[in-house]
Amino acid sequence: MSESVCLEAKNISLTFRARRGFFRYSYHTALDNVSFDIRKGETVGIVGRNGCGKSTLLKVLADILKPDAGELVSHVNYVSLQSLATGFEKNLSGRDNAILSAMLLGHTLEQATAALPDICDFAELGDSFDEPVKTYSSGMRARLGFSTAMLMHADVLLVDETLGVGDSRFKKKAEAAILDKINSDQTVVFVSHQSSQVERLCNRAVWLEKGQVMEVGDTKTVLNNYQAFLATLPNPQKRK
Ligand SMILES: Nc1ncnc2c1ncn2[C@@H]1O[C@H](COP(=O)(O)OP(=O)(O)OP(=O)(O)O)[C@@H](O)[C@H]1O
Repeated sequence: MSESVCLEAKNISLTFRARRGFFRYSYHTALDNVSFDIRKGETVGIVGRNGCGKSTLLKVLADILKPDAGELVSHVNYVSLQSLATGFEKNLSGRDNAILSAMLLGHTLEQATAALPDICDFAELGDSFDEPVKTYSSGMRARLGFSTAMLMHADVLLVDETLGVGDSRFKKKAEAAILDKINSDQTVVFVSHQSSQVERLCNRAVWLEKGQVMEVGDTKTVLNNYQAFLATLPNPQKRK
């Protein structure tokens, strides 16, 4: 292994099972023998059509989903998924949820508590920070989720299309914060449907199709091949 590798996905496969009635299930293989690594300091873009497995892959990299086969080898302590408002305890306040999220990421209570003023400030929650999350609008939840993941230290930051978070003013602020991270030595894995964004921000790209890795490599080459593939599809609907 190279010194600079943070995460290694080794032959990862994952199949979802969904109930379709009494004793009837359907199976969907979301990831099929996926292998690649993430190196320290780089920004890796994950591209592919709707339903190809991008979000599932981020959840596996975050250790939220366990693969059925293969393994995730982590050489770092903190891998943070920039998720929007998922997993909040609705009866707890924004403050307590921020502490909980930070501790679930592996931070200590002291580290979480120290970051609270910045989280509240960035999320622009004001006094609502001490109100139960069940009283929040979806935008407030998104801002809390974004700010907590953004302001706690992460060795690898996994970003799932979050540049679309909140209203247009907060979106600009969120994008600027992510760009700051990307331009620092932060390691970032970034899922986006916008090829121009991936081309602008990423050093390398991973192209997924039907849960399989089609190509891993230099962003421009991978995006060119992905675009060429999309152009071969007959139905424009299938190109997304
Ligand atoms: N919890 C689940 N149970 C059953 N199937 C699931 C579940 N989560 C995802 N899937 C299926 O797995 C496949 C991959 O989903 P995933 O969300 O990873 O795709 P994606 O590439 O992120 O899609 P999009 O670009 O539309 O966001 C899809 O076919 C989806 O329907």
